Amino acid sequence: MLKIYVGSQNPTKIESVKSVFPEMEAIGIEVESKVAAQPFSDEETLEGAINRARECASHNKAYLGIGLEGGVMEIDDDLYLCNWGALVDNKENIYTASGARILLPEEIKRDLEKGKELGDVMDEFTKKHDVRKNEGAIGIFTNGAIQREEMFTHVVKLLKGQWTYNH
Ligand SMILES: O=P(O)(O)OP(=O)(O)OP(=O)(O)OC[C@H]1O[C@@H](n2cnc3c(O)ncnc32)[C@H](O)[C@@H]1O
Ligand SMILES: [Mg+2]
Repeated sequence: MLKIYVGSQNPTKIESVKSVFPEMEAIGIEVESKVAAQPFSDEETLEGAINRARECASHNKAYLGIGLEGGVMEIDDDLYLCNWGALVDNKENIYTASGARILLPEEIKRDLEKGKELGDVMDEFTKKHDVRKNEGAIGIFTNGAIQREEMFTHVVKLLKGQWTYNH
């Protein structure tokens, strides 16, 4: 089976790749995003996704590398949740796509501006444990309509589609 490396140990990210690439063996590995733990713009979030995908693709036996990165970005005075994905193939072609975005509540924005990470803020806010590995902020603030894994699944479908189009 061809191996696809995913630059994360977060189950929402690994499961999304498994569901879109059932014909490959998806393996989660720890890599560096080389951006802040909490990216604060589209550019920085995308850069993190590409860095993760590149490192995965350079991994021994990797057929494809995928990086998925969560962040936030500002429009005027509003803060939106944003997510980016990158796929790097064994010829070093890079494909990129982003996920759905939602407006974050004012109190979440205030906490992030103090330098906290969204994952920690969400656990405090919901009094739950590991929201980031489960429904995610997107699941909480859409009342479960779209969960983090489904949002990443959409991003990975966009990546696979672009890659197969060019392949
Ligand atoms: O182990 P990794 O792959 O790093 O997974 P992560 O959950 O930390 O996810 P990211 O680094 O991609 O996201 C950057 C930060 O934003 C947080 N985050 C992003 N989207 C989130 C969501 O939907 N729900 C909760 N936290 C989220 C995340 O916990 C981090 O603090
Ligand atoms: Mg992280």
